[in-house]
Amino acid sequence: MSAILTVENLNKAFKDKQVIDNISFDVHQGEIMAILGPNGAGKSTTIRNIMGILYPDAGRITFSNYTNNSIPRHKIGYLPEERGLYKNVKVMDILLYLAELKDYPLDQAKQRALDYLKKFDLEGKEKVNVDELSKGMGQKVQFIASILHEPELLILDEPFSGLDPVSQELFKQEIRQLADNGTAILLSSHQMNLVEEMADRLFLIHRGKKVIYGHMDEVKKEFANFKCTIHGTNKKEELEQLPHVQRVEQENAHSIVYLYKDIDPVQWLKQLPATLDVQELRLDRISLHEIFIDIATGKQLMQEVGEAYA
Ligand SMILES: Nc1ncnc2c1ncn2[C@@H]1O[C@H](COP(=O)(O)OP(=O)(O)OP(=O)(O)O)[C@@H](O)[C@H]1O
Repeated sequence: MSAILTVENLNKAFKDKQVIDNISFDVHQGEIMAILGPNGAGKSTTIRNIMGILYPDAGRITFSNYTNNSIPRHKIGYLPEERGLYKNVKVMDILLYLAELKDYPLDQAKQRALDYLKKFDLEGKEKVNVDELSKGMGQKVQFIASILHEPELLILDEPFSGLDPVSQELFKQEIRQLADNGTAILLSSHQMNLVEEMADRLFLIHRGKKVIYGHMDEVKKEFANFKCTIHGTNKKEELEQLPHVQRVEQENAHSIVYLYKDIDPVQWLKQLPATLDVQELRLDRISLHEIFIDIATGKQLMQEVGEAYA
């Protein structure tokens, strides 16, 4: 699929603080590309540069055949991190006004607005003032506003924050369906577990730098090492001496032994010493969520990820 948005060597500093450090990625037609990272990693700053709200210090942002001097706004949908629509105005009026700004035909916009309001459990709310809506309802209306004009590229900055689980599911389904119908989607989030099932590719950013960039399946294969959870009274140092152990986390009689990549799990289990106190034992792969936490808290795994993607 062709790239709708290309970001090349983007750099941005605020005063002397480098907030975005030479990052490059693209977003293809029909895919969900997730930009993930802990709070303050630089996700919103990246998006604001793409949207022309901020200007890059260096780098290039290209939309299909356009240059960054002329952002094709009518082809882009944008849900900013800051929520809030004009207050004293009715739901349908604001939706139609925003569609009109994008040169979208009004009849079509009205029909699509009614369909989407129904889909998002807001049927009959079209004449309600925006400031009478709950926070979640307002977020749904803002999401509808971002997709009403059938954008080619949809940029969603933390779309799930503040939503209840049912609404999160609705958003997830709708976002997936839009991608399946050909929309290019750039989705920013710090909620790895939510994004893990839905993104096709991901860009993991930390302190403004690329940490991981690739297809979700490949990233999982590359980084989802094994960990062994043992319930029993064992000395941390003894567990650390076992072969292929990257690190050990221990709390009372509960130990998690993180293993290096490419171990044979059966062979590893066979060589465990008989002196080990095992009341319960489990071997499973670490999740992307854990990789994310490791990176955010600066644990050792960060080095491994950095080496693999250097
Ligand atoms: N206008 C600004 N002036 C100065 N520093 C800023 C400005 N905007 C952002 N920053 C800084 O840039 C860094 C990245 O912020 P950004 O909002 O892009 O992070 P984020 O990944 O979107 O985080 P979050 O998940 O918390 O929204 C932070 O250290 C932030 O303090």
